Amino acid sequence: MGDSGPTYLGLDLSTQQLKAIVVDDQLKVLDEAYVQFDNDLPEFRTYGGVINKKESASVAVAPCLMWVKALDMLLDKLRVCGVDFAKVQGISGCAQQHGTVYWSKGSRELLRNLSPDKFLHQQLCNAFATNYSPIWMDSSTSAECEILEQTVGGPQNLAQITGSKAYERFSGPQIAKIWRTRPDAYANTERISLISSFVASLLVGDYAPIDYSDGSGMNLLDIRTKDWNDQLLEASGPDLRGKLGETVPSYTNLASISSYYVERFGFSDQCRVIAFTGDNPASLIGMRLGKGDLACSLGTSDTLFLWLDDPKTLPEGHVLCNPLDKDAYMTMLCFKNGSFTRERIRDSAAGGSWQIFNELLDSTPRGNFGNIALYFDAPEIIPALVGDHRFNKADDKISRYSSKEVEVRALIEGQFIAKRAYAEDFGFVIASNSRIIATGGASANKTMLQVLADVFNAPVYTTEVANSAVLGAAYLAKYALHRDKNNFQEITKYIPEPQLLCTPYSDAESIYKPMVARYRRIVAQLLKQNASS
Ligand SMILES: O=C(CO)[C@@H](O)[C@H](O)CF
Repeated sequence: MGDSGPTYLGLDLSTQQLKAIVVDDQLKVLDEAYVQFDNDLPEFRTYGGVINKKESASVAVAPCLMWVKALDMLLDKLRVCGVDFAKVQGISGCAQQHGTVYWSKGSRELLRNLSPDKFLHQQLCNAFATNYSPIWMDSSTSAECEILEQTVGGPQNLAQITGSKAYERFSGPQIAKIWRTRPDAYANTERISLISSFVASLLVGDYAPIDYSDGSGMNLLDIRTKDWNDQLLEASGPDLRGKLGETVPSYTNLASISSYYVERFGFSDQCRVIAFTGDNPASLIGMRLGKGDLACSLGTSDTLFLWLDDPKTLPEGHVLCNPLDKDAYMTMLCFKNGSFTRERIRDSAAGGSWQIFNELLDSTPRGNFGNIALYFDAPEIIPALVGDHRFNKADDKISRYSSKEVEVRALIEGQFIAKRAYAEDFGFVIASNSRIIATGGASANKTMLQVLADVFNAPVYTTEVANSAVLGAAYLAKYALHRDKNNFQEITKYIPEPQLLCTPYSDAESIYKPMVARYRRIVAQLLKQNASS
């Protein structure tokens, strides 16, 4: 269909920015726009889209009104790009997972009666019981995690029910902390959204439901029944079921877009809003992950995920409901120290230049002369460690490396060796048909991806655009509207296959298989030292 055909809009509210992508009926990218929170909304004084509270490094929040303002700005940017909103047939989206938004009493009426003559943020400035939403980088809820695990008889049982043992960043512990520390705000809360369903609510002009996939990242949802677990709700806050509302499959066709967007931006009143989901489930969609593939998202946080037909209980990592098939699942492993850490070493070793960083990386041999290191700016999720830990070829812990080249390679090899160790723990087997599909900002760096291919001893592919989350959101919009006639493969058949970018060197397995074993020994030793200190 020429340029008169229907289009689909995908949104991604990530940590650092709000992104939009417009695709045509064959899912070809027509337009993209971004609102960078730090640069475009400096009045909110975020760093990387985040505010780390002074009193504690482990508290991480973001101003929800910043996200509201960003939506108006983003749609204005798309309009300036010449996007004809009247052709948008469906909108879906995704967002950073686990963060929670607390709508104050009466806000549903505000959403239902948005005036097209004013900005969203002018009308919603009093819509939130707390103006700062806890986000996934917060790790201040260890006490609440302990309570949730005790409620159901321990971490293994919690993982069996909800897909994960308790994690500080998960929404259940975060909601419980608000209830404990801000009882007034909790009492004044009419609805709690995830950040994904919060954005969908802005577009629908009413409270949008939480989807199964993003809801799996809360330590509250039973991933088999898809319903809230009442024991866990009671342990997280009174009347929580009423505040959370019902859950829906990620491909649910929610409603027509609010008249606010019809009158202010020219959307058709037939434009449908689809449920929003988490950024990682959306990436699984955007990469059209097949069974046997391993997806590696290299962004603010690094994330690995796989498609699963049946749920498993994992000691580490997460099992989520699958966004494309309500009876399937996906596994996910998150590493908090992703691009911020890579940028720190780029700044200290390569003067802030990726070109120099890559030259340094290319100038050292695979295996880095036996050096191996772990770098954690923030408390890492897996393993639960923080700080820099450098080791020489004799496994002696040292405070610094003599050369910048060694430091750069130690960072990248260390991050990828850790990923291989945990991917193998949750069942990934490197076979002849294995593919590593890389996405996220750093997947544009071929020098880094060569190390990824070597460490995993598997070919690395990349998808059409660096950020598959926002692409997956756009695919979800079309899939949701046409799934009754076509399956996902049919709907996405026009999309080019992921491109092969790097293949491993023949000596890679002989170098990195032993380094994975060394990594496990080093981490066990560091965790043991932590436990005894
Ligand atoms: O915490 C995470 C997933 O569990 C991260 O990938 C966030 O979704 C990043 F926004």
